[in-house]
Amino acid sequence: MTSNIENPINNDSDIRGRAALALSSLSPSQLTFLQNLPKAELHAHLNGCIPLKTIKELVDEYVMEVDNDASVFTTTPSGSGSASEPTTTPRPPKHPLTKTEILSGYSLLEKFDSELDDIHAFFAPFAIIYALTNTKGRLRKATRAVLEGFLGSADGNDDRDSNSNISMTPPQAAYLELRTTPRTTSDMSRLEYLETVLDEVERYPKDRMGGLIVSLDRKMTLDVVREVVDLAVGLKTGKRRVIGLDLCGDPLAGNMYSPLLTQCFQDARNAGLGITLHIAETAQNPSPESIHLLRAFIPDRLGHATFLDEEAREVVFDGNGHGHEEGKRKIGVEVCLSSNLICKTVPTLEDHHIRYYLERDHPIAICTDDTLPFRTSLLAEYALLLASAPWGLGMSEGEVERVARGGWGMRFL
Ligand SMILES: CNc1ncnc2c1ncn2[C@@H]1O[C@H](COP(=O)(O)O)[C@@H](O)[C@H]1O
Repeated sequence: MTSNIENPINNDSDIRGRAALALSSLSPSQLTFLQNLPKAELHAHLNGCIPLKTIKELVDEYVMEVDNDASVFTTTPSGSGSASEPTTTPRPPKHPLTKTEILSGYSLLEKFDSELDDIHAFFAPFAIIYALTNTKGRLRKATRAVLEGFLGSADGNDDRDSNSNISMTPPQAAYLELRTTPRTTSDMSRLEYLETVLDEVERYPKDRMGGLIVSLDRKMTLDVVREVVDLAVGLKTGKRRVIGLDLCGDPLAGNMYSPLLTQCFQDARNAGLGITLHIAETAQNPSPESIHLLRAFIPDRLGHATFLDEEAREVVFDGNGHGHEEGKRKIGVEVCLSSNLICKTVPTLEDHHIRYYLERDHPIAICTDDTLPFRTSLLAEYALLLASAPWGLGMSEGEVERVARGGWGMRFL
């Protein structure tokens, strides 16, 4: 069943499926409670959270560029980018997808209707989104839209009721940590990609926009991993708002046992970056790999953590020594309900591992993951906690508040 309701927080994003049903089942007072609850969004991927309306604008810009540029389907010559880019680095084409491909890709994104065969099907649409965010201008625009979608405008001048001066569009999140994977494109080196995103991030005060988490894709070569970690550390040292390192991408890709990868995570940690890992996202992720990630990469937080076995869960509950001064500290779990349901890594909300962590009062953060493909919002994810069965878990307001407080305590600040 598909329902399509208007998001009371952000009219640009349409919310569908279970999250929409949970949201629309709430009473006005429950909705107000959720809106006013200080919520921290800690697991949101930039390119997965671009509002559909912005995607449409980017498609229009892309198509116009293709129409106006006779050389658009040629590869940009090597080394034509910034001075920081080695001249031998091959640059991808300026317009990697044809007009037809972009337009049909857009119509797929537009029609996307909460049905995926499995999690692997989820990664395909990023080829379209990545083509749209491959210039500084389009990336800047996408980043701004994502930040405004979660936090409202940087200057806090959102629509206000003229009598009460109360904001008509309270932000989704009171606090955000956004993550993204830096890419080399025809227009940007990885450094320029990160600088473009950071310019937008730093328009917000730090108590609202905590900072950027730099993502490593499991498919990256070790050379690229090293480059990205060095960039993240260098930017942090240079007082840019980089606060963490993430491991993401297709959950079954890559070799996680490389000593160089371990070294990179240690270097990031030593430089003061928080560590978060997508871990045990599918039933096929081997248990020894999860244990290795927990012990060698010393994460502060975990994304999904759906299929951890008992040994791994013990590390998560006991901590792995990452809170050096205070001794061991529990490893908080970033929970993305709609994402897991739509990717079918969890069969039903009732079977979701959130229950396991809730029963043990373990810190969790409710997060959206990718608002665009999962057609959700942070408010809607919280609605899945508060709404009564069959749409939600039927938690009390006190319990939901406790969860939000736990997530707040997991910030990389
Ligand atoms: C379903 N859950 C998930 N599991 C693993 N990786 C995910 C993900 N959702 C998103 N990404 C990762 O984030 C990238 C898009 O944002 P950025 O280009 O980084 O901004 C995707 O290409 C994928 O690598």
